[in-house]
Amino acid sequence: MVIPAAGRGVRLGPGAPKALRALNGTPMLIHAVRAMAASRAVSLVVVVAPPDGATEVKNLLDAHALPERTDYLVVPGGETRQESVRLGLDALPEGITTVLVHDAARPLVPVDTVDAVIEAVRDGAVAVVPALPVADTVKEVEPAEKPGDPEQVVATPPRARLRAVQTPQGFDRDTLVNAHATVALTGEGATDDAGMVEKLGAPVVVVPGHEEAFKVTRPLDLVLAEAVLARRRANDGF
Ligand SMILES: Nc1ccn([C@@H]2O[C@H](COP(=O)(O)OP(=O)(O)OP(=O)(O)O)[C@@H](O)[C@H]2O)c(=O)n1
Ligand SMILES: C[C@](O)(CO)[C@H](O)COP(=O)(O)O
Repeated sequence: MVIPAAGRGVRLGPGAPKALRALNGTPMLIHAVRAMAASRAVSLVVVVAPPDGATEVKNLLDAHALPERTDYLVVPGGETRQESVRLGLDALPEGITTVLVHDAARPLVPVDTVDAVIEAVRDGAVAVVPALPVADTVKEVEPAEKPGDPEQVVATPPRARLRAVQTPQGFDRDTLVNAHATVALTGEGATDDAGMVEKLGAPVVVVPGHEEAFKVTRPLDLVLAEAVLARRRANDGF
């Protein structure tokens, strides 16, 4: 599996690269790697590190306990998430046929969600995303021409048909590699890996996501993540 962890975390505010920032004293990346390694089906984790931070990330992984059955590799990432994922895919050894891609920024995904994605790929889907119904009404807008100008609403998609998509996303390896190669040639992008596969015209299947698989993006998300960890610790105590 591939964990893109090379982002800066601009929306989180100034500080270390997002994946290296601490949640309850442990780097977010370590939480994310442990969340993936909790699945018995995950045997190799390729961590895509900030371009100037591969050695630091390797040292971090060496210093934290991971299950013995899980190997890991660290490779430097790129300018965009898409490029970082492609660099991670390039590092996968021969023989792996199912690939998961998981944001380091989603450190708290439960193992049941990881296993549901893997099972759906093993059952024959070429691309699988965990997703949740959206709580807000979502509007499509015409972006403002200059900052401060009002945006014009152009449409309100029916909410019952919308899903908020999470990671890990699961793929048949050849399909995902082909999608990244093809989309890179066109210069187009997608904000998630399933979006790349959709551009090939291949089907993408949805399995239930989990509210604890949220992405740490803005400062309030750090507060929520630490609250989730505190609740887990309290529950473990009983
Ligand atoms: N060049 C990049 C950009 C993002 N990511 C990774 O992609 C995941 C999802 O990205 P996001 O949450 O947007 O992280 P950042 O790009 O760090 O956030 P921001 O846009 O606020 O800077 C994260 O685990 C991030 O480390 C990556 O590997 N390489
Ligand atoms: C991949 C993703 O987490 C699915 O919701 C999301 O698209 C990443 O977006 P970001 O802009 O890189 O945070």
